[in-house]
Amino acid sequence: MPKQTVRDLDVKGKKVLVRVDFNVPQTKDGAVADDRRIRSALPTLKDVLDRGGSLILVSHLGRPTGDPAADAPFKLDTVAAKLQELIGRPVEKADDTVGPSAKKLAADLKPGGILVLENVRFNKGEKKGDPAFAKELASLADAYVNDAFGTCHRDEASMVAVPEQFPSEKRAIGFLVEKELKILDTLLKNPKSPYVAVMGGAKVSDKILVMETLLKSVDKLLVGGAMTYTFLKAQGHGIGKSRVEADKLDVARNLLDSAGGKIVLPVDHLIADKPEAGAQTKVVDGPEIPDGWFGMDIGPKTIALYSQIILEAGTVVWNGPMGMFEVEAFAKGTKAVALALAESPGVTAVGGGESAEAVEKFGYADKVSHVSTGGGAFLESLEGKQFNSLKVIPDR
Ligand SMILES: Nc1ncnc2c1ncn2[C@@H]1O[C@H](COP(=O)(O)OP(=O)(O)OP(=O)(O)O)[C@@H](O)[C@H]1O
Ligand SMILES: O=C(O)[C@H](O)COP(=O)(O)O
Repeated sequence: MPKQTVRDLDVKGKKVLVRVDFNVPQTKDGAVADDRRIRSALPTLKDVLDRGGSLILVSHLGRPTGDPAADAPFKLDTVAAKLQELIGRPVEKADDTVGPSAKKLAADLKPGGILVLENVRFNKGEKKGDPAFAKELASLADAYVNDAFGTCHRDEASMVAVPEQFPSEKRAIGFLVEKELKILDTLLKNPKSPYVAVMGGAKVSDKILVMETLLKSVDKLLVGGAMTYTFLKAQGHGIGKSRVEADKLDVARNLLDSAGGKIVLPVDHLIADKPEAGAQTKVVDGPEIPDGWFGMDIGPKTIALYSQIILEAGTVVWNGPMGMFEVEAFAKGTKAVALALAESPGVTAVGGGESAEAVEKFGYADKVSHVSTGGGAFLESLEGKQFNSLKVIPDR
């Protein structure tokens, strides 16, 4: 059932509390390193403003510990400044979330105004889902919108207890969440075959559940990245010094056994004498990594094989890089998979922080059907989980 969206809300002259996910990567000096999550929220924000409403924006940034000195880099000032630049209107920033600064600025907010509250995780009540904290936060606004797809798998106050404070006709999802749910619906319920999943990244352990679930619906699951070596070791092959999860060999074996031949492992590898730039590299055919060497990327034959499968797919979902793509010498596989998705005529979705970053970095973000703003939220959605943050938003 489609959810009530921001377009169903009467926002004229109203203060709309929008929960956004502005948990963006930062540079060492605290600047916004990647503004994709902020840009992705703009359609919802502009809609409220264009229809005569004002915005009270709530987000977390990082995982604050409660120590004010250590948490200072998680203040939302640079994020608010970036939003002001992107939206082209003045943005005010409160020094707290529900304290005197937030209350005064929220009370004075005029139609067309934008207020960013301080990092919601600076409040103990947020993680605990505390109803008293939620009540205070909700009291600042007239309506609630969840446009924080990346946080939808969390039961924190601003995601669940806050919307519960509003009458059901005043709760909605934003356009970003609507778009993310639509593509997930296609992936989960209506994928055009052949349906291909591409799984990479560091750990099998992060992806077990999603792989188990995907194996029920995909035709092929292509494996890359460091997790390859856990699978190869589980099959009894030598993996040299490659990154491996030695305690997940049984899990990997069980996945291979239950996959009915759907799991495809790399047929060759780019290996290196050290896992860093400037390393000596070579390509090895077959599943054995020589002693003392590190498997760093899929090899050219695997690139050709995976690209072919992706180009012939009706639907592709990709999570996790094919190698240590941050180092240029180990980026070929990830780049080739990104290109294949961009050129595939099917529905192509990329989820997960690192793979999304790779698609952006290589310039293919506009050529795939969807780049999710979710990491954990995207994976858990693919696992078929139903989130409380969405259960509290009524169907239309
Ligand atoms: N062969 C390899 N050896 C060592 N590290 C690798 C290898 N392949 C990939 N990696 C590393 O794995 C990391 C990405 O793994 P991760 O599981 O976090 O990916 P992701 O699921 O796309 O990202 P996220 O968890 O942020 O959504 C990258 O930093 C990459 O360098
Ligand atoms: O980046 C994310 O996945 C979301 O913003 C959620 O952040 P969290 O993992 O710290 O809850």
